[in-house]
Amino acid sequence: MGHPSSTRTSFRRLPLEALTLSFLGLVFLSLAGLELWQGWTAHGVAVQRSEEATANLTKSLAQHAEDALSEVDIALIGLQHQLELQDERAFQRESIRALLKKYKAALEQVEGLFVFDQEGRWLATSMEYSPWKGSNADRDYFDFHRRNTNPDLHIGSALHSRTTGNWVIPVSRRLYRDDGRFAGVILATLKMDYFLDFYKDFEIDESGVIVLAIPDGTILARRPFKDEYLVGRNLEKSYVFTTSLQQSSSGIVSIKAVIDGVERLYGYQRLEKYPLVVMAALSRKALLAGWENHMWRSAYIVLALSLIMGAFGIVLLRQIRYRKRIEVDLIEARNTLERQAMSDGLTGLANRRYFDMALPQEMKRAARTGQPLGLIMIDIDYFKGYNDLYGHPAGDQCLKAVAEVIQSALPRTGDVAARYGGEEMAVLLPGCEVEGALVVAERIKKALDELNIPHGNSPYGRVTFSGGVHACRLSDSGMLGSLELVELADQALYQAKHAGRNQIATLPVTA
Ligand SMILES: Nc1nc2c(ncn2[C@@H]2O[C@H](COP(=O)(O)OP(=O)(O)OP(=O)(O)O)[C@@H](O)[C@H]2O)c(=O)[nH]1
Repeated sequence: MGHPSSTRTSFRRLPLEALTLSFLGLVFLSLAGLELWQGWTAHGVAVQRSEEATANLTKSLAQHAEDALSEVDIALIGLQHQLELQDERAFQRESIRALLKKYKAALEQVEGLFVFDQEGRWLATSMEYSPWKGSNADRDYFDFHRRNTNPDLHIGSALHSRTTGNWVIPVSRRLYRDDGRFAGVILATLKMDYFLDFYKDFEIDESGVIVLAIPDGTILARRPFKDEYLVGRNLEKSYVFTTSLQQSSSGIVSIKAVIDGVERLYGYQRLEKYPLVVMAALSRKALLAGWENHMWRSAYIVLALSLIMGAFGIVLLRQIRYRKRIEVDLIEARNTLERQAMSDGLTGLANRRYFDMALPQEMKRAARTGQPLGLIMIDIDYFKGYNDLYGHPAGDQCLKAVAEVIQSALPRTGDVAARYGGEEMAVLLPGCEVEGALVVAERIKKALDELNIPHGNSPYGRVTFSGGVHACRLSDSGMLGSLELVELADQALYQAKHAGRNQIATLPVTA
């Protein structure tokens, strides 16, 4: 008696755990993948925005420097013209001085305006006090103009003003005599604070840098500012000066600074009209800080989601395992119940219910396969007498012993032994002709004889049985009904009883 449905169920459950794990893994991978993809895209956008911000800042710095220089240059050109018109011997000091003062008052970026003769002596100044009696011939800008006939505006290195002590940027032009010889210098000193104040207004990070320099790399102004940046510090070896500015007059490049070793995004621009370079450098770290914060935030969210999912997954897997265990228990219980419902409580053989179900199934199978189906009906002889003599419990034991004998005489798995009712048993033998069924019946009889269970109320002195054997085939049955098969086997059994019991009978073969 088999229950084929019980093994199939375990296969159905296995993939559920694997599926759950795969699903959770997939969700986790999707989240992580999405996060990476989003991070990568956002990084690209952040870099692009940083570059745009740096480029805009650089443009604005360049415009500011150019405007500041342009205004001063216009004043210097006007002065230069005025001075060159004047006779050297009739130098109108007061009128020039008044002019210098007017220019200074009009130009916020100017600290002072000066006129020097060919020896560097002060001829006029916008300052309130009388001209200094010394000479400025030692200044680099003076030396430059004395040596060079170049008429362009000259921008010199930042220096401490002799009059105010402040840091200033000297901007000068050469004065010419009629014959073109050197006549002196007009100088405007630009307040470094004018630039530093402007640079202060930009919202850049702590390690961000703004630089105003001349093309040889000399720094004129820098944010953040320290005196030492202007003394002995030169950017000539920095990548922007050695390479970038050689390739284009403006652009963006990401490099490590010479001065402090911090990696920055550099926007640089050489001014069109004046020998000046502006640079705005924003640290990469600060530029990408927003992106980085965003990434950390979403990484935490993904991590939290993954943890929640992991916890949920563990609970889910536990539930699945728990339910699986319950189902296995239920299946086992059901199988036991099924077995109990289908087996006889006393003998352990299949019961009548099972037999009634199995018989038509076997009949159908026999009809389908063309195989014969044998049936043995077994009835213990004088069993009432046995009960009367030995008692009912002993009768039960006797029934159990007979059942064991029957069961052990059936080595084929397809054979079904059932308690048909009371002391009557039935044995279904799929694939068995009458001859084969007779052999089996005789084997059972022999085994019971050998067991030799005493029976005082039987003429044979031991427990015996009578057997009726019949078999059917589709060909000869012409589709015999299951009841008819039992009936025919029963008739044979009746004959055996009638003929004196303790024997096996078959019905005579009808042509
Ligand atoms: N101990 C016990 N006896 C049972 C059981 N089922 C049926 N019987 C008895 O089996 C006996 C059957 O008696 P009968 O039908 O007269 O048949 P018999 O005495 O075997 O006589 P024959 O079959 O003609 O040889 C009855 O006394 C039933 O009570 C059972 O489960 N246990």
